[in-house]
Amino acid sequence: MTEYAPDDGLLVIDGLRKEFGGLTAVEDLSFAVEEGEILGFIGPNGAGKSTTFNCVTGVYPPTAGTVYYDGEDVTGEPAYEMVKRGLARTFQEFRPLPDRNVRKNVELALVPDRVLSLTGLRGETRERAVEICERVGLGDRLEQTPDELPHAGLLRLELARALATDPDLLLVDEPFAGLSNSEVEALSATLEELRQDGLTQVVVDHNMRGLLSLIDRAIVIEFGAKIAEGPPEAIRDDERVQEAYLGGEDR
Ligand SMILES: Nc1ncnc2c1ncn2[C@@H]1O[C@H](COP(=O)(O)OP(=O)(O)OP(=O)(O)O)[C@@H](O)[C@H]1O
Repeated sequence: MTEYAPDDGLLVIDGLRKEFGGLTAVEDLSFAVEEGEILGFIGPNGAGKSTTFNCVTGVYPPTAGTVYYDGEDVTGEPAYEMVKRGLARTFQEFRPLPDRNVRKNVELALVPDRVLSLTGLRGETRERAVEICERVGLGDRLEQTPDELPHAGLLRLELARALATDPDLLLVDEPFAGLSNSEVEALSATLEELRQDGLTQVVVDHNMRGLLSLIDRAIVIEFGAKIAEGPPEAIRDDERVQEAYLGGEDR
């Protein structure tokens, strides 16, 4: 059943279904990401969050359903096409190049055809990498190698790498895992600044720690289906959400 029109949001997911053999990981999931918002995409472990975004970012073709980006049907488009269209994501398990410094790691993530066509302008590539590092709070760590960064710094480097593709929409995967409360606050402030600069964001997480003060709205899924959608306070008080997390003391 069609619930959304192609231009109901920057990203629109309509009737998405993904099966792996006999297992249905995502079932008839529909939602829209509005331009300029920070949307929380929340669900317990195994709820289907990664599968949803793997279907959106071109890792897997969906079994059924439609994905629209910027008004166009992009269902099943490969990952590099989605990046070209302006969709980027961070990965929880990322591996920066260990023998390159922070600036170089970001330089190497800059859109390749742009870098190649600007070989005469290497200074510009460097400048752009430095600018991105500054945006994510790594301006004073440009010459450090990844192993010299604290965990929170590595997360910021992953954010910088994703920003290097110049996205309009960024999917941020569990950004607060392993961070202290003050680091969560500092990273939230960075994400909020990026939003002020026009970057729409979907923050994916299995718990709500740190999210409620950052997000405008949340979608909560369980067993591959949407169980709640709304502003953070309503989500927190929603009975189905509380049931889904029953016993989950990490809410
Ligand atoms: N490539 C795959 N092949 C088979 N089953 C898969 C595959 N990827 C995910 N699944 C299954 O699909 C379901 C949803 O998993 P998914 O990783 O999307 O959940 P999640 O919400 O991202 O969980 P987490 O918070 O633990 O990352 C799970 O039952 C998982 O075992």
